[in-house]
Amino acid sequence: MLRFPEGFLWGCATAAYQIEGSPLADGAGPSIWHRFSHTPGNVERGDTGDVACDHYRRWRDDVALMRELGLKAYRFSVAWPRVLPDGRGAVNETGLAFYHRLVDALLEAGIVPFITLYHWDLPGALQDLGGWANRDVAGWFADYAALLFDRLGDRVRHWITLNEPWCVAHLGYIAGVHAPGMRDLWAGLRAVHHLLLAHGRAVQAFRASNVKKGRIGITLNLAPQYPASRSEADLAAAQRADAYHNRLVLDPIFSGRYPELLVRRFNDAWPDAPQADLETIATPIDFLGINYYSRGVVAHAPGAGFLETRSVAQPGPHTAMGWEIYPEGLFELLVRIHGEYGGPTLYITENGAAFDDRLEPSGGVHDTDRLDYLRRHFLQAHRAIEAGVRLQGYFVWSLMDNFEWAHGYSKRFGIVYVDYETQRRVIKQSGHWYREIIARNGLEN
Ligand SMILES: N#[N+]C[C@@H]1[C@@H](O)[C@H](O)[C@@H](O)[C@@H]2O[C@H]12
Repeated sequence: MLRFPEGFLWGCATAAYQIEGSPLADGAGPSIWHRFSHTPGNVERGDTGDVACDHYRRWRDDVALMRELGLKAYRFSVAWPRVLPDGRGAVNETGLAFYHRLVDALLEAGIVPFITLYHWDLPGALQDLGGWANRDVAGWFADYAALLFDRLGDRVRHWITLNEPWCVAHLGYIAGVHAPGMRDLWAGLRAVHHLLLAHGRAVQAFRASNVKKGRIGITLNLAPQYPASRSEADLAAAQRADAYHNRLVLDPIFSGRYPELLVRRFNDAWPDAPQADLETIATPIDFLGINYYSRGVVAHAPGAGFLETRSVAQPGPHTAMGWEIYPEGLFELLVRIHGEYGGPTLYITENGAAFDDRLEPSGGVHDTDRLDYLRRHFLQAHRAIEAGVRLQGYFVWSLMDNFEWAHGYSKRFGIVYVDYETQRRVIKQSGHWYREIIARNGLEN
């Protein structure tokens, strides 16, 4: 039996727009994902977050489900436009009351709440002012964060400023496949800088707040990048991919500077980054959240986009997202972060997989592929802890099947199955297995 450290926080993660539904209820304002999903052609099958998992109304039963699973912690996000419908200014007390109730219910169930301040649902009113491409957003975000620290900080000790700033900027402003659906490298690079600046401003607001014994961090999607061959060209391509996918956010947060390789490569498109900004971005944090799903394998591709790299498909196996299942990448990533970025306290804030789950006539969901995926990644996490990595918790993505962004409801990541017709929840085989892992705080190797 491989045991995890005493007090290891086993949990699940979700995000507001993906599970809550009722996006405009009780005075909430529209987010950029409400607008994006309601724009034809953006989301598979025209799916939207209008109902999702109806968590805004079913939250009490969902907390009971978390208690049944024996979760030690639960990571969720606050919908900024539910609390500040215009993104700034007047507070929507009814919207805020939803999160008060949820936090109280989690604490009553003995579940540690981890709040993500921003999980992609920017108030539409702020997008109308340029969104993350407008430098003023850093101040608006810091004010929003300060409001939540003040209102929920007496009961919530663990805070995450941003979820995956790289995805927000790259997918939303450069690739255009996520909200707000822009394809503008200049805006995208400024969005990266303003996201990180907003993170730093929020950390400073946290330090100035009255949150007692609180801890704050950020969640980054990180994927180790491997060369497709040992050729000099592919090795250099992997370095470029690592700089863009990983070091673009890691280096400013931990070292107060952007990778020189990128500054040179993007040349005139690179945003101004005054030293004062970089110092704010590097305001010390208490932990780093890592979202790990898979790795990248890249080759040199002359003239292919701004990185001149191409992804090289691997034999697999793969998840329903087409992502290679590569558990060793988690170990390699954790040990690298530990060694290169000062041995920070780490949480896996997301790890999980989509598979084509079926609700059997018997009423069960035998998702043995997801169970095996999780088991192999838990083993790598344990291996990293044995190697000295200060990993203190693991949040499975996700608690329940939910709105998978541009894929709509076609991809199921949950350890709990959601029948969207009836909103019935069914704990999958992986969920029953995870409950045992949590109870024993370990697994068989
Ligand atoms: N795709 N995918 C699954 C999962 C997504 O559902 C989360 O919202 C993101 O934080 C991260 O991308 C990971």
